[in-house]
Amino acid sequence: MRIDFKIRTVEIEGKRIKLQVWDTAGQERFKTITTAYYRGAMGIILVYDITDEKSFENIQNWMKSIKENASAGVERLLLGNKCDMEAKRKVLKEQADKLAREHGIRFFETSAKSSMNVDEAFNSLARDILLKSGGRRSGNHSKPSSTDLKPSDKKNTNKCSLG
Ligand SMILES: Nc1nc2c(ncn2[C@@H]2O[C@H](COP(=O)(O)OP(=O)(O)OP(=O)(O)O)[C@@H](O)[C@H]2O)c(=O)[nH]1
Repeated sequence: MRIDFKIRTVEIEGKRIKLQVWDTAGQERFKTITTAYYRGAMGIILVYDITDEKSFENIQNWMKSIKENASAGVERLLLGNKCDMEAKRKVLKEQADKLAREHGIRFFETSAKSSMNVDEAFNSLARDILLKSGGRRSGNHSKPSSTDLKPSDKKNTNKCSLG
């Protein structure tokens, strides 16, 4: 198992924001280590593989684990990756949509291969984190921009164009 650490920059409302991204393993046997990494995180991206039903089922376990271990109010985002592999799809978009709705979180289908929706996903999570922290810091006048952010454009939220 490896744990990658990367910096990703997103631009929101003309402001550049650096995200510190930790890529941890999803396998059950590494759960203790992974949990130590996401404790204290502001956002968590849960990724399954649309061609692998098990990976989707595993999301339920992670949801539970996050509820038990993550900081209260942590932003979560569900991603169905490998959407470039439509022919091998095992997990319907509707299934994931339903799960995301049940947990009150956003959902995108992405492709790390074609970069489809990858920027959108990071952008959306960063916005949600900012919106939340902006709300909490309502008395802090030095950060007016975070309270001015609007939710991301819903029109593209669930699209994974395959053309
Ligand atoms: N077609 C396609 N292949 C992908 C995509 N994303 C990842 N892969 C491939 O899937 C395989 C696994 O990718 P990893 O990034 O190692 O997956 P992981 O779940 O992070 O693996 P661990 O960190 O070991 O748990 C690699 O061969 C990738 O090239 C995608 O969007 N489309």
